[in-house]
Amino acid sequence: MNEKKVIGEKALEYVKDGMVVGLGTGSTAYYFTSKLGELVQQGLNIKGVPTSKKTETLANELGIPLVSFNEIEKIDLAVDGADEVDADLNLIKGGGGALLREKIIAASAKTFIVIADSHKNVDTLGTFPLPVEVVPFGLEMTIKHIRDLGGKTELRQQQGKPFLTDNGNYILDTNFQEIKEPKELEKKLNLIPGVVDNGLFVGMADAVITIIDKKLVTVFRK
Ligand SMILES: O=C(CO)[C@H](O)[C@H](O)COP(=O)(O)O
Repeated sequence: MNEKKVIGEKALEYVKDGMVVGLGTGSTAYYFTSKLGELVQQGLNIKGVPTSKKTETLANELGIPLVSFNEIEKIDLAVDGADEVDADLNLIKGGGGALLREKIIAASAKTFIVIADSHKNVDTLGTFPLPVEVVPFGLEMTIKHIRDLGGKTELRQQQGKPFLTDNGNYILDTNFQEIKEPKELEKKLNLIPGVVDNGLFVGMADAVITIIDKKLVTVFRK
């Protein structure tokens, strides 16, 4: 079974005519957006808000009408992938480097649905290195502050150069081992000058569509 495709397409059930829809980034979100494009061609009337330049390009190719985030008052539904999901539906995101726009859009959505294949389900967050978006200025000092919190940082690279986010920032992939208190860590990281945001999404997901014991399930936040 192509889990990402099955899960991504399942999320289409939440899309209704007239909605403004946040379009996630990554290989699972790709299937959601692709199917959404098909439905738009068949007459579905929605507007998309992409979480990255990559998704914006995809949406344009598929003919999905986009709206500027600054011109709308609300997003009805956001659908996005995740790198890790715990039992409380807390997430690590940002494997694709789009965590900042993803978090802004998820936080503005009335409903935030996560689409995550079975490999993403964990007891405790932290095996996947936490992406932390930082401004290039003062990088070494920012790294020092993050290390003081117990994180081992690695500057994400692309083709031999630091990876640049859509916002012109760097990503520090940061290993904290087990993240027992994700909300605390999310806050502490974001208090460091130089940190723009981090990939912990705590208490944000309304539901996660995933595969458990080979069955497609939708788990709602308690
Ligand atoms: O947070 C993300 C991008 O910044 C993605 O949603 C996350 O990395 C999951 O990606 P995929 O669906 O390809 O496994």
